[in-house]
Amino acid sequence: MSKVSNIMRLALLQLKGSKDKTVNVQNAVSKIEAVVKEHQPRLITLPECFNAPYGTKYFREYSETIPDGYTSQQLSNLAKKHQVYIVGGTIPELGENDAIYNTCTVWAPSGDLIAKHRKMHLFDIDVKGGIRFKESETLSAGNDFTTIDVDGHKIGIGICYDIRFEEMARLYRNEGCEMIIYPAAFNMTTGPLHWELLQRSRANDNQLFVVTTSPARDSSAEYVAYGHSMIVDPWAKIQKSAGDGEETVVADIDFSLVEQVRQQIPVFSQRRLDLYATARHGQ
Ligand SMILES: NC(=O)CC(=O)C(=O)O
Repeated sequence: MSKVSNIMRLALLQLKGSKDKTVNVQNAVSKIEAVVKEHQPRLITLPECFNAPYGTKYFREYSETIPDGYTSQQLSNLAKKHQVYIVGGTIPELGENDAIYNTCTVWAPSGDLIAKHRKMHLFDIDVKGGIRFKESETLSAGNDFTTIDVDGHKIGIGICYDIRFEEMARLYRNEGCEMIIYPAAFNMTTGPLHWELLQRSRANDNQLFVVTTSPARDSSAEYVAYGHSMIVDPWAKIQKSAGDGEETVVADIDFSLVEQVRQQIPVFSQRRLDLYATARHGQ
């Protein structure tokens, strides 16, 4: 598809979560209605696990089939009603063979589901004195890369821990992506250290926009999300960032920056692929 415009208005909804799925989804609905009314964004993003508490013991109980489940239907209706793209954060998905996935759905202005990304890299870590989390206790990993086209701009989708894997971002860049969107929920151990660093690294390495949308921080929750939803531009500059509470971030993305950076610092045509392929050190 040819590019309709180089400017795209984005809205990132950093939402409060709770144990009540209907409350969580209706909160997303009302925040979407509000931002559409006030700012008319073209694309709206939601946080990781926005309809459920983020925890392995909750994923099955809150899981839904896609696209006929309750949450999917709400997002589909809103996308159609307001003629917007919605990158619907993530929800626990009940998939084939009873498997559960951490899944991002993407809705077009027609109300159609145009993509479904299942988290590829499961969040299994054990940081002594910090945080232990093992998504693989209850989740299965997705096996597919996901890109979407919005008005001629190719956008890659990843989920939270996926951002730590440079290979995935590189693959999206090689496929022509100008932006990667990661619904994400970093925590109070890894967030302060790595959240901004990883986003600026992926943006800098691949000369594209990186967008993350986190749940708002709730210090009384079992899993405390870091917040700070963010847009990083292809120069690796933070264009906009939220605080840690419930907040909506609106920004106009100028996709011409992508070409500007790639022309001025042409690292992709300067790579020594001839040498890397035969290098003896590491993988
Ligand atoms: N929650 C995640 O998937 C990832 C995360 O918090 C981290 O990488 O740190």
